This record gives sequence, structure tokens and C-alpha cells, in this order.
Amino acid sequence: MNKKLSRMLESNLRFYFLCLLAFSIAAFPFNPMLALTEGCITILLFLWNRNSSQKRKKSILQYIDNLTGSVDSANKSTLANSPLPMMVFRPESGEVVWSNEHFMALSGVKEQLFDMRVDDAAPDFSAQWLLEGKSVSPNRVTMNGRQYQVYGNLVRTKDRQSHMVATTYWVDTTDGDQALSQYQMSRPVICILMLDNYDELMKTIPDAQHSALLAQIDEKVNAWVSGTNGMLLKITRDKQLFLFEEQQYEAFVQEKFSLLDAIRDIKSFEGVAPTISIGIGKDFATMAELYRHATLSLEMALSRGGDQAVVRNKVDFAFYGGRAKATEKRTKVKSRVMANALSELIVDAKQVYVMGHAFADMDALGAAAGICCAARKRNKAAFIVMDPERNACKELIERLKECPEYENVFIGAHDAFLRIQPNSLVVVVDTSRPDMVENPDLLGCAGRIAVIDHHRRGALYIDNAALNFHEPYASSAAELVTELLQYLVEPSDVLRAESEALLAGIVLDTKKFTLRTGGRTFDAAAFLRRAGADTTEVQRFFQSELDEMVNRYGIIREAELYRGDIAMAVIEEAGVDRITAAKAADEMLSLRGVRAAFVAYPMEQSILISARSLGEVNVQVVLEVLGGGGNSTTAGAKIDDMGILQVKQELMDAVDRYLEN
Ligand SMILES: Nc1ncnc2c1ncn2[C@@H]1O[C@@H]2COP(=O)(O)O[C@H]3[C@@H](O)[C@H](n4cnc5c(N)ncnc54)O[C@@H]3COP(=O)(O)O[C@H]2[C@H]1O
Repeated sequence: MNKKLSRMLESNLRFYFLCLLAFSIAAFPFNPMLALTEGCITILLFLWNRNSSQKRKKSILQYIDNLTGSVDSANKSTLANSPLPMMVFRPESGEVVWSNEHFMALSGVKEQLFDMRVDDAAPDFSAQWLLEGKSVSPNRVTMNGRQYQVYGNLVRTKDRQSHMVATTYWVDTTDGDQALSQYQMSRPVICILMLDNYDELMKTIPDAQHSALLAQIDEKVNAWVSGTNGMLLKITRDKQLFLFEEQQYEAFVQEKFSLLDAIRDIKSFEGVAPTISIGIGKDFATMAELYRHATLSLEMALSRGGDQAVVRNKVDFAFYGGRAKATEKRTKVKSRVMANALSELIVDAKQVYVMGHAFADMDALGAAAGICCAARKRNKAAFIVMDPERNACKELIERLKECPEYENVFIGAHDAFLRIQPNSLVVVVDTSRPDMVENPDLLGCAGRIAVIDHHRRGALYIDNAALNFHEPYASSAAELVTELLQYLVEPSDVLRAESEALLAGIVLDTKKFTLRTGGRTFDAAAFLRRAGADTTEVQRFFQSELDEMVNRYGIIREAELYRGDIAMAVIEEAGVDRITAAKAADEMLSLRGVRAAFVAYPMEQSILISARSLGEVNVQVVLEVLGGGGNSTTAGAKIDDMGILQVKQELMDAVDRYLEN
């Protein structure tokens, strides 16, 4: 080190002295006296320079020595007098090498911790994070009832006993942690409670009993909020605002928002049970944001059929309840308002693109044809975006293509993407999930988006739609579009093929008017009949090939009864067709005693599930946990990254959880 330092400090004058000496020697033959004098002076100068540079080197080395000495002793004193509790130990053996007084004081050890192990001082301390090269402990360490954040570093030693020594610094975070937790626990949560069927209840029960029923409801709500130190405020006749602290929230989750059951259990005098929807906003910074998200959650609860709690936190939506069968709560006024809004959107747009879910079925196509009819009436070009191969309605497509109005109407997803312009309107029918549409990219290119759907809304939905006609009580998207058409066109404007496509959509989703069929479904069917739909023609779309029938019974043969009344057919080999699986699930419901049916089968890289129920078991709730969706009686799911047997197990677990909760 000294040699290196000397070399760095030494100015390299040797070369100059050698040059001067060479000049003196060269001058000697011409002037020996002058050459000798020059030579002597050069040698004297060299000696003087060497002497003085040695003195300088010595004093610099002395200075450096002093400096490192001070740093060393400062280091030692820092270790000993550090205001932070410190402890040095061998991570391999856990043996404590040294600790300062602060550490001893907080660990409660009187003497130096020689011959002691880290576990003796801090039993829940683990050195794994140090061995993994981290410098901060991932969790707080508790010692003598206080919490510490431990920082540290690992040094390799030449010691034979142990190769590593860890130095740790312990920062007491107890007070900070307590303050943070108190702050988090006292964060406000905004909850909006809304009676789903206020108008219906008021209409159906005699006036004299109104106040008794409302008093019963108020009593249940007050009992639910009592003991929470929250604040309950009536905002309208059917809505209340409930403000409470975060620390109460977990209790509501634990008791699964029991208010839902308590309200449903109120026996109204005319047999109409009141139901309530709960929308909660939490984890947002301001009151305005909390309120906005509580409103959004309430909207979500209502759009999923009401009688449930929806919680919107920073990351996601969470759903509770919503297991009761949805009852019709639509109003004709809403349909008229929606029809006017859709008409405006069509008139404003240059072109209209209609798309349903990928692998479109007759409901998606029927609804799309209805929108084309409304656009045609307004002289706007309309296109149906649909994969010509991957769909479940080929015959219906052919039937529509026979009409001159449908020449060039069907286009593929890729063509639509190339043609769409910023002033185009995209109408999404029969789904509201952006990941399920025929071409999700179109949603990003459209000037405006309108969504018409009848499925229960999931956590993922198209949230930037200019128009959202979402009615989970409707039987089908075709029924909703038919209802809009009644305000947008005359029956004579609807092509016969269009009316049959719409009727086929309704027939498919209601299983020939047996499931989810309400008064409005028959109204829509009557309008379609007036528009020329032939029911025997529609029936023709549902005829199946012999092969398909054989395959369907092949699936049913694999069915087993789970828990006595849930039919489950799990097909391990590939080759099952979607429609055949859906029809098999439908048919399994006709077995005596069966309440719900599931068919699981592999398709390409995924496993698909088709689920059907008679209404008592909400199959949408069962499949939602597996990432699926649909309606209470008709649902489906697509599961990636799982084998068929694992899906079977997950499905059984989901059924167990549903039935046991
Ligand atoms: N990956 C996923 N994630 C979330 N939700 C999912 C999903 N896959 C399916 N769903 C939902 O589940 C419902 C049932 O789908 P599934 O394929 O069993 O059954 C479909 C379809 O395969 C079936 N189908 C089509 N053509 C048919 C025909 N000719 N005869 C009988 N059934 C037919 O009718 C049902 C129409 O159901 P709908 O569109 O109302 O509703 C669908 C859809 O909304």
C-alpha cells in the first residue's frame, strides 16, 4: 500500500535530471569547465529534490495514518454508542457475537449476550431475509411486546467457525404502527342501502299497511347498524346513507351482510317480499370518491338483479348475496327512454357495427339483426361483426343472407377493425364483458358504444358506454331489442327473417318459453308475430342432426349425481361441441330430482363448463368464483391453465361453498 502511495505521490523528475546530465556530457568536448559546473549543479539539484520529496512523502503518510486512525476509532465508538439498538450475530449458528447497550436494554438482557443465541433475545426473529441478500426484514419482529423493523447486512469472514456475520439495526416502530393501524381502522366507509322494490310493495299492499311494513324494514336496518357507532341518514324514501368506520367492515363480511336475509324474511301481507341492495365504497382518499364508488356499487348490485351487497375497493368489486331468484322489475318507461337514446346515437353515427359475444348464438344474432333493422329505418349502414365459422347460428345467418338488405352486412372481426372510423357507433349485444366480445379492439376505436345485455354484470364490464341497457330480469338480449324496436320501427319495417331471428333468440334463452319467461317476453313475442315471424320456421332452427343427438346422449351417459341432486358430466376427451354440451346440460335438468346440471369438457387449450338450473340454485353465483358468468339459470365458464380433473374438483368445491353458505 505504502509503495503504491509513494508512486502516486512521487513527481517523476528523474527523466528531466537525466536529460540535463546528457546535455552536460554532450557539452564537455566543447567547454569542459562549463560542462563540469552544469553536471555538479544537476547532481546537487537531484539530491536536494530527493531529500525534500522524501520529507513530503513522510508527512503525507503521517497525515493519512492519522486520518484512518480517527475513522477507525470513530467506527468503534459509533458501534458502541449508536443510538440505534444493534446486534451482531452469526446467521448460520444463530450465535450472538456482540450487541450494544440499547439492544440489551430492549431485549431485557442484563449482561453482554455472549454465548447466547438470537432466539433467546428475539424468539420470532428469522435471519432468512439476510441470507437472501435483503437489507430490510419483510415483517415486523416482536420483542418484549414491542414491534421492530430490522435493517441489516451480511459480511463474509475468513473465520473458520462461521463464514458470515450479520449486523442488525433495530428500529422501534410500535408507536408508528399503532398510529397507522388506528388511522386505517378509522377510515370512513360509505354504504348506500336501497330498497329494491319500494314502488311494487307500495302498489301491492293496502295503504293502511304501508307504514307498518316500512317500520319493519327500518327496524331491521337499525338493528343491523346498531353497535357500529356509524351514522344512518335517510336520503330518499327508498334510500339510506350509512357512514361507518373501516373497523366495522370485517364484521359485516363475516356475517355475510345478514341484513339481506333479514329484509327478505319480512313477510309482506300480499306475498311480495321486500329486498334490499347494498352498495359500498371503501379505500378511497376522499369522501367524494367514496360516495361515487358506493353509488357505482349500488348500480352494480341493481344491474345484477338486486338483493345483494357489492363492495368497490381500490382494486376490485366483491359480491355478497344475490342468490335469490331475480324478479321482474323493469319499467316500460325505461325501455322508451333507452329507445330514444339509441335512436339519437344511430342518427349521430356514420356507420353502426353490431357485435355479440365470441361464438355467437341465436340470441346474439337475433339482437344484432334487430339493431340492423333500426339502423336501416334511419338510413344508416349497419354491419354485423361475426366469425363466419366460430358461431352457433349458421342456419340463421344463411336465412338472413337470403335478404337483399343483408348483402355485405356480415363482416369478420378483422375487416371491421380496418373499416371502423372514429364517428362509428358500436352496439354490443348479449354480453357486457369486454373480454367476451367478438373483437375487443373495436371497443377502443369506436366513437360511441351502446351495450344491450341481459346477463348479470360481472366485475369486468364495458364501463365507457354511452348507452347501457342492462336488464338481468329480461329473458334474452333479443327480448330487450324487440322491446326497443317497438318504439323505433313499425312492425311492417321488420323483415320476416329479422323477426324470426329475434324470436329464435328468445326461444333459445327461455328454452321454449319455459325458463325466465315473464309477461314482457310474451309481449315481445306477440310483436314479432305481428312483424311476420313464423313459429314453425323458428322451430326448424332448433332441429338437430342424428350425430349431434347421439353425442348429446353420450355426454348424459357420463353424468353422476353430486350431493344427490346436482348432475355433473365431466368429459375428459376432446371433441365435445359447445352446443351439444349446452343441450346436454339443458336435458339433464329433465331428470327427476335434479336441481342443477353442469357439463365440463376440454376445448382447445381450455376447459369449458355449461351450467343450467331450474332456478333454485343460482348457477351464475357458483361459476362466478371460477371466472364464469351468465344468469341464475344459464351460466358458463372458460377455465385456462387447469386440467379437467382439477376443474371437476374446483367445481365440486364451488358447489359445496354455494350450498353450505
Ligand atoms: N367464459 C364465460 N365467462 C362468462 N360467462 C360465460 C362464459 N361462457 C358462457 N358464459 C355465459 O353462460 C351462458 C351459457 O353458456 P353456454 O355455452 O352453456 O350456452 C350457450 C350456448 O352454447 C347455448 N346454445 C347456443 N345454441 C344453442 C342451440 N341451438 N340449442 C341449445 N343451446 C344452444 O345457449 C347458451 C346461450 O347462453 P347465453 O349467451 O345466454 O349465456 C351464456 C354466457 O353468458
